[in-house]
Amino acid sequence: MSENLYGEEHRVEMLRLQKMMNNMNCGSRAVPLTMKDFQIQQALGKGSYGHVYRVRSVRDGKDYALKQIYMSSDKEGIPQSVLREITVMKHLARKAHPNVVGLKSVFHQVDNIKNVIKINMIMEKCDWDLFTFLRNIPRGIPEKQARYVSVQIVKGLDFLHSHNIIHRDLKPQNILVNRDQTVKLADFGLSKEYSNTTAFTTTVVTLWYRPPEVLLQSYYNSSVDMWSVGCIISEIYSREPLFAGRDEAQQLAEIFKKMGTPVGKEWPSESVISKDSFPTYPSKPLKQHNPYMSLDAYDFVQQCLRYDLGKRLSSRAALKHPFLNVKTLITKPRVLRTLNFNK
Ligand SMILES: Nc1ncnc2c1ncn2[C@@H]1O[C@H](COP(=O)(O)OP(=O)(O)OP(=O)(O)O)[C@@H](O)[C@H]1O
Ligand SMILES: [Mg+2]
Repeated sequence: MSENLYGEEHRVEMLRLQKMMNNMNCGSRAVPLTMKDFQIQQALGKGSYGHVYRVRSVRDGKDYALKQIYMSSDKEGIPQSVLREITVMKHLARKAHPNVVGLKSVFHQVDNIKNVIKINMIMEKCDWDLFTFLRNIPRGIPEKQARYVSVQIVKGLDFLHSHNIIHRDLKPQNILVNRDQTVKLADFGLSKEYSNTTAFTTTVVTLWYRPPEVLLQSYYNSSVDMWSVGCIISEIYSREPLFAGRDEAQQLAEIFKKMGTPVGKEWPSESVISKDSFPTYPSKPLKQHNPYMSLDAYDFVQQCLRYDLGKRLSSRAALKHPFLNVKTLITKPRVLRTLNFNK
């Protein structure tokens, strides 16, 4: 399917989308939902294609998050990333997981005068995203809480990976946190179903959380998400990004300066960029870049940040690492009642 759809191809695509969404009232088999069933309360966030709002259902009085995606129905066609997000969420909605944001319904509105199609996704509403949370908590995160948040991120990811889905855009803004400290992965806009034998070459992960194999335009697999997890867990402790490059070359330089320039086979063989383009930096202990982590956390993050994809921790193996050992997480950390900040 092409990125932009015109004429007959566009019409067929619209019918396909319509059919898909008419069938998409997750959980409830009753009368399909429309915008009349919701009152918009407050803006929660702005995405690449639309907006996210807190809405109240007039049917059950509960609050939900509404993600509205606007698309021109004649000029631009339907962006592939939007179709992908709906398909993935629809697939996952049937197999709810506590650490993946739930989807209640998807429906659309067509404005034939403005030639606009609006896709409405009704999701469970969370209190904050991890980016907002980390920048608003008054001091560093306690060890128990850091582990509790981290284990949920990895559990959500392991669920996605076990369903052959790579998230590919894991970052604090796409991880949602609730007052009771439950954590949910959101925004599958760039995720894609994959098979274990397939490798992709499209560059999609947000820069700071992007692994070297993607920046070097080499093959990658689900371990792309575990690199992002390593960066995010470091940020949970320090409340600042571990590698914050302004562009791709600078992002690679930031990684190599801290983790050492890849040696030998660590440099991806398919990479179009030569190793000689970068100085040879020695690897330094993570502690020098982030002094706030526990010993277990250092070891865990170090294993997420391996250049060799085969040696990088998988989501399944990560759950067995002492950092995420369930025995240390039996007591649920205190509920964040006192925190009161908006986005
Ligand atoms: N279910 C939700 N509950 C609370 N807030 C949410 C929810 N979903 C999204 N948000 C907020 O809205 C923001 C944007 O949502 P989302 O990431 O889904 O949009 P997006 O178009 O994919 O953005 P981008 O592509 O730029 O990452 C999130 O970072 C978060 O702050
Ligand atoms: Mg997002």
